[in-house]
Amino acid sequence: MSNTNVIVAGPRGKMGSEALRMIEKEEQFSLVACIDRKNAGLKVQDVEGLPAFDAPIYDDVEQCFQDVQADVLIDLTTPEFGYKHTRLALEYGIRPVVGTTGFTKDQLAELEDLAEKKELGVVIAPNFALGAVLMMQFSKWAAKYFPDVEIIERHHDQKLDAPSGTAVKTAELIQEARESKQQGHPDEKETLEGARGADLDGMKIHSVRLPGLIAHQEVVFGSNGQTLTLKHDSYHRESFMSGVKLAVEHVLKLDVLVYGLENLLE
Ligand SMILES: NC(=O)C1=CN([C@@H]2O[C@H](COP(=O)(O)OP(=O)(O)OC[C@H]3O[C@@H](n4cnc5c(N)ncnc54)[C@H](OP(=O)(O)O)[C@@H]3O)[C@@H](O)[C@H]2O)C=CC1
Ligand SMILES: O=C(O)C1=N[C@H](C(=O)O)C[C@H](O)C1
Repeated sequence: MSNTNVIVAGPRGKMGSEALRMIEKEEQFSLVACIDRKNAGLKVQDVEGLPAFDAPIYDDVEQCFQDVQADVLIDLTTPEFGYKHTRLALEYGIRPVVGTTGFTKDQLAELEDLAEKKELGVVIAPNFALGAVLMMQFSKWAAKYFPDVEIIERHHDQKLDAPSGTAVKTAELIQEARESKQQGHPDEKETLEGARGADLDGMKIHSVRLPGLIAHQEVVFGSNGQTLTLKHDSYHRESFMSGVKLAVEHVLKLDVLVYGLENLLE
């Protein structure tokens, strides 16, 4: 099995630290550096709570990409910095695997163009958990028969973006399967702003943020006399790691941007 050199951006984060543990278990992956806004100049092993990697930590992203021989960047940071890291990685010939959510449509389109120009693979996955990917696919299928649908996503209260990347992706997939439609009463009025949630092509998306939660979503379809609910729960961030691993393996063979893990599943 050939070796893949990986950089992780956001190693102290909830997802980044889980990704380091995954890399530690996978002998075909080598951690060659981390990008962190703290601890520059230290080794990963010197940071409390992180696994015993000898890899250096950089806060200067370009310096990192110049110094280190890397195949893949795994980005698990914030929408603002994740976008910058992804662009720069492509400029330096490194293939990005991006779990960071909250990129705009324009940013995704720009990254798609850049990947094509550079002939480099990129995987951007709003959700790396296989169960969530299936929930999204089943939702697309169900929307063909149940076009009235609302999405309720629930996350921990440290999450920066709302709605979640998964909820947006779910709505976009449903959009592909049903005719555009306005839901609810045509004359409905919110007496408290936001009561009906966000709107994507007539679909309402409700975002719950509470301590104790990790990542959960319900897609509720309604029809005459019945509802259908598709539900997925991530109870531990380990649930995302087989998807991250799959993305790192596949991105090496790609020369375009792929948005969504479903595109990598057989
Ligand atoms: N695709 C998927 O399956 C999943 C995606 N996510 C997404 O992944 C991202 C990270 O989530 P999560 O781990 O929960 O968030 P955390 O806040 O726990 O981690 C983010 C990390 O990024 C660091 N960071 C912020 N800015 C920079 C920067 N400029 N350079 C380097 N590091 C930086 C933060 O550092 P500091 O501590 O100093 O702020 C923090 O350690 C989010 O966008 C989230 O939505 C989450 C779960 C699953
Ligand atoms: O921030 C999180 O935690 C998660 N973010 C992703 C999203 O926005 O959909 C994936 C998962 O829901 C966890």
